[in-house]
Amino acid sequence: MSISHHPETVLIVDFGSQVTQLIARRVREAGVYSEIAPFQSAEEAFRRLQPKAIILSGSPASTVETGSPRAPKVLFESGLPILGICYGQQLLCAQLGGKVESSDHREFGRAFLDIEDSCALFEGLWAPGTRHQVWMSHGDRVTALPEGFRVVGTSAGAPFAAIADDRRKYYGVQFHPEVVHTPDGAKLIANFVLKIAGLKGNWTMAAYREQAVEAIRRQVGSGRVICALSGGVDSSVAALLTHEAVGEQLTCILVDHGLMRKDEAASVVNMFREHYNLPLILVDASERFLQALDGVTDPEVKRKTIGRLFIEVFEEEAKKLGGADFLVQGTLYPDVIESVSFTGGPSVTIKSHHNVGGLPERMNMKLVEPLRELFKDEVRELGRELGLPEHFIGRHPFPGPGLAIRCPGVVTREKLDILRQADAIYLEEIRKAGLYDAIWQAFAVLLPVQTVGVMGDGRTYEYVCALRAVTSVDGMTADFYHYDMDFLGRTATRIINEVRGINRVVYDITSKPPGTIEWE
Ligand SMILES: Nc1ncnc2c1ncn2[C@@H]1O[C@H](COP(=O)(O)OP(=O)(O)OP(=O)(O)O)[C@@H](O)[C@H]1O
Ligand SMILES: O=c1[nH]c(=O)c2[nH+]cn([C@@H]3O[C@H](COP(=O)(O)O)[C@@H](O)[C@H]3O)c2[nH]1
Ligand SMILES: NC(=O)CC[C@H](N)C(=O)O
Ligand SMILES: [Mg+2]
Repeated sequence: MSISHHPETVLIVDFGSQVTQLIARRVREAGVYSEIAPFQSAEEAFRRLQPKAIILSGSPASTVETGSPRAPKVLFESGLPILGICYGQQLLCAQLGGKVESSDHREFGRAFLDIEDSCALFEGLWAPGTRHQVWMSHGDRVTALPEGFRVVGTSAGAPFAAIADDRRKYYGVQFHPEVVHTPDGAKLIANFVLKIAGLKGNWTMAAYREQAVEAIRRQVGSGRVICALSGGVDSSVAALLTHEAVGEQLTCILVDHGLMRKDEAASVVNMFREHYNLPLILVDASERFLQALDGVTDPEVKRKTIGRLFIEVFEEEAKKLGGADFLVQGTLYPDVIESVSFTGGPSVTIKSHHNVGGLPERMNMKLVEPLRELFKDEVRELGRELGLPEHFIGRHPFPGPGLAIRCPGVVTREKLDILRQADAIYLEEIRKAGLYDAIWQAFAVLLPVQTVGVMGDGRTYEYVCALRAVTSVDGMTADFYHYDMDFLGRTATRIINEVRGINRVVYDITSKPPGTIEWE
């Protein structure tokens, strides 16, 4: 769903980079509204949005290959400032008369940029003669510049690592200013939109709220709406926005799929009925979900089964309400990028988040997803804007497929009960130690492995429980949380002593990448 027209929009043309959304995010952080359009529909988006500046993203494609994507001509005829990033820079050169070649000097990860000349992009940031850390990920490189361009920065693998045509306000960088590993990258993007494009930078989350509410009203009209409400931050914010937009037309539905944590369904219902005046229906569908998952071990099959059942339940409930035309979900950008290729193009599917790639192909209701372009921390900011209490905003995320994806292998009631107890103890210990807010997400996983132990002089042969805790900003990348060993020891002892069925506890020290946060 796209937000209403904004007077100062930056159009980001996506060529399939995994980090395109980070560009949008950096532009938003600079106080400027932006929208992403896949390259195939960039021309249409350009006409619709009437942007004030354009950014061309990176891509897994190579400009030297025939048939690789190009930016539509109208962008170059528009007279607007353009920033090309990585593939975007290579495109500027390929399409404006320069040259790009595949090279042996590939650069992946940390690299250093030597500033050769002053440039509006670097203003107040990088002076000529200085060297700065940037993040690179490329095999091709520019070898000849189009007319009007000059080199302003070089790196070991890229003699044209930063280029500028000041007259046309065209700029290109081989590195990625949108990722945090280019420490000054956000400021560089701010320079492009504020100083070079001359935009005001007065766009805020309050404005997003207004635009989102307006967009929901336009989309929904006088239709009936149901909201899939999990009690997580995302769907709660989506529900409140929708309620603000269409009031009485909205009914929220919480599905207890039998894969919730301990006491979760009841506490969510209490919270919403106490704190908010939102009509909420709790549906107990645990029998149905667990039956459908019987014997299923493949993670993608689990996700798709759950996604399909969610929709079936929503459709049935909608029917009981006399029909609904729209389904609101708290889908975020990371759900989208990991599930499906944003461009319909070449970025790969990591896992099917139940609410995106896990959705059935045919659905009666149209989706309303007001948070689809945002990252978790931005949703939290929006939640504050909507007056959600801080303890609520700080809740760790919990995936829609719930404990099913924390039970690798077959999911049974018995295993779920064991996992629920271990998870509750783990989170209780985290809270007691005052660590909850320092950790982005923490949970227990019940492994489909039994090991031998000795308890009370007897032999045991029981499950292994893995503990996971990560720090992250947006869930896209994460590091494992560095507990002290006493904490881990204490928690493991409690779990083994108190939970029948677990006789061994391990701690997961994998970051993302290469791991994902969840185990399935
Ligand atoms: N048990 C559930 N009942 C109804 N809807 C659900 C349930 N679980 C998930 N959903 C829907 O799926 C969406 C995606 O789930 P997800 O876990 O990403 O978001 P969330 O639960 O709202 O927030 P959080 O990420 O903080 O847990 C939710 O926003 C919600 O619309
Ligand atoms: O609603 C959801 N439906 C899903 O299918 C799903 N899969 C993962 N997650 C959550 O997304 C974040 C990133 O998880 P991964 O690193 O495992 O992909 C983490 O916060 C995960 O808990 C999901 N949320
Ligand atoms: N990250 C990118 O945009 C890479 C562009 C191109 N595929 C290259 O390897 O150079
Ligand atoms: Mg959730």
